[in-house]
Amino acid sequence: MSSTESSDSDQGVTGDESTDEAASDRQVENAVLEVSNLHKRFGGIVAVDDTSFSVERGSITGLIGPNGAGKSTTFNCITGVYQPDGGAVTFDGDDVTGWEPPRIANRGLVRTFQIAREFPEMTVLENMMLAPKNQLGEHLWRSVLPGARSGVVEQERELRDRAWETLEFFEIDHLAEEYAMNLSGGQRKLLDLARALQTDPEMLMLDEPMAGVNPTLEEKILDRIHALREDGYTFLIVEHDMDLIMEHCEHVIVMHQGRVLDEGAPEAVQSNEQVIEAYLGGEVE
Ligand SMILES: Nc1ncnc2c1ncn2[C@@H]1O[C@H](COP(=O)(O)OP(=O)(O)OP(=O)(O)O)[C@@H](O)[C@H]1O
Repeated sequence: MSSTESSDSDQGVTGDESTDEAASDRQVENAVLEVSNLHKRFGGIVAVDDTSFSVERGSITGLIGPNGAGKSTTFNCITGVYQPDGGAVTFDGDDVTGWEPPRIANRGLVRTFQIAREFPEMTVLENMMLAPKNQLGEHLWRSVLPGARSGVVEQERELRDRAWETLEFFEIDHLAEEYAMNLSGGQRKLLDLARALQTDPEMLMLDEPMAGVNPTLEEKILDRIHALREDGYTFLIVEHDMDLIMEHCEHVIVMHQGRVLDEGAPEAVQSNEQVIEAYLGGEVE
């Protein structure tokens, strides 16, 4: 089956051009994230080559591809870690191309990392308390001006309540007073997700959320992702475990050599010969 056929079976890809052109022509009525002609090179290496795709609001979308396909670079360009050399990223109607990572996170597009980035020498609860945006924080003037600290105290109480609620949601509240460095790999991933949620995101981009996670915790993480999706959150997930992506994502984007090779429903993408070849290391015609 050609890539065009597989894409057509999903959502309205038109024309007989395969790969990038077909992928970028996909019409997504309710896109929350739009990546248009994204380009990023490192010296002579073109890591992301004129890549375009959209992520539908409220979906769980998977981004897959063999090693070196350009997935992480794409993630980094979207979230402001790298400045793209060309193209545009639109999030929820705003052109966020080139924004600094904190600004993008404040806008509601939050990512987690392949290796969780919690503060190891702080407790789980302290890590949670640091995550939210727009905190009033402690300032010397707040302690001398009458009533100035009351807002801080009130906000701190709200943050703490919210942190507990989120820890309960991820079933790691029993670890609240544990130092983050003592958590298992899977528990760290849960904390990472919990921290991301503390920032009030609209969309979460997860970089290999299941790497190093045991099957029991994997099930819990997936269960929480689906529950959050039911609540209206959007997910874009990079994951090496193809079976997992195919089972849990409704839309899958496949990158190869910096480009979108195919995208569509999991069943269609899975049976695309070009995708199979790319994974087996063959040249894609
Ligand atoms: N900081 C960098 N400097 C130079 N080259 C880079 C850099 N980051 C990525 N690359 C190159 O860009 C290409 C795409 O890499 P990228 O990490 O985005 O792929 P990936 O699909 O995430 O791969 P993997 O699944 O192995 O993590 C590769 O050829 C890689 O060597």
